[in-house]
Amino acid sequence: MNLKEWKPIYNEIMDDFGFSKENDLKSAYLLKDIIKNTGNNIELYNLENIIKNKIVYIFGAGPSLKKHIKSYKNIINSEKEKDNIIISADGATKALLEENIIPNIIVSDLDGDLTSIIERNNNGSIVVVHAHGDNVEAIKKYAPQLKNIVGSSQFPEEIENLINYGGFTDGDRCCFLAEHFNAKELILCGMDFGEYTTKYSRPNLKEDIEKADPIKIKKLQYAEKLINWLKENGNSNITFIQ
Ligand SMILES: Nc1ncnc2c1ncn2[C@@H]1O[C@H](COP(=O)(O)OP(=O)(O)OP(=O)(O)O)[C@@H](O)[C@H]1O
Ligand SMILES: Nc1nc2c(c(=O)[nH]1)N=C(CO)CN2
Ligand SMILES: [Mg+2]
Repeated sequence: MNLKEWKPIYNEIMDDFGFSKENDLKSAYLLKDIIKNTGNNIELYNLENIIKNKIVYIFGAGPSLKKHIKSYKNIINSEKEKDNIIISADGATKALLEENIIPNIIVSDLDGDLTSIIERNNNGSIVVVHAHGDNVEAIKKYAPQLKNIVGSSQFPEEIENLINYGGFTDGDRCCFLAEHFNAKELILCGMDFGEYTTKYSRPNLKEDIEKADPIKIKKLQYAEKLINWLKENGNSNITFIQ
């Protein structure tokens, strides 16, 4: 999705949630400056090399996540040629690591389980760090500590060193990223949307799966809508794992 297509969708989302566009821009500039000062970003051709022509498994943090990790393992064990990669959306990273599955790329606005993300980053996973108006403190604290990052913004303007291929939540932004770099196929796992979420998405839940709060439910509605947009308007073949 280009910025011209993203802008009206972005405006609708920001108005709907009452989020501040000004704060989004501030956060984006903060991340841009951190990248400039630390030089901890990687060139985008690295993402292209990882994603292009690959089968991309994208893991979200919905109630089916653990079941879908099992399905993924079965598929991988029965395949001879492994031309697939994994992109995990934020909180899903922890669940993957629990099952010894290593994401190649993590897409995060740094409100997931930071221990898992930092550990994986130290061991080679690229982190696409997303700046928005409500994660300024997390950007300040964690972005300088990470290496091999790609900066990301939702503000609908070109900003040096930051990508914006459309998308809102970490999960749907994984899909826009894979589409942008010409993945062969996208296979979605743990992407239930709906009204229930998991402790991987919300670490303070008492149960493994609970009814999501109204804001989360609305975020998930946009995530689903955006993925449907991609199905209709993108080039990628998008399916859900069984
Ligand atoms: N039922 C679900 N519960 C949680 N995540 C889901 C669900 N279905 C799909 N997902 C996708 O998995 C991703 C998991 O990311 P996570 O919830 O950790 O971060 P997030 O996008 O930053 O959300 P939030 O801003 O609510 O913390 C979501 O962004 C969403 O796109
Ligand atoms: N300003 C703002 N932007 C967001 C937010 C949020 O809470 N505030 N949450 C998102 C979901 O991952 C994505 N973008
Ligand atoms: Mg997040």
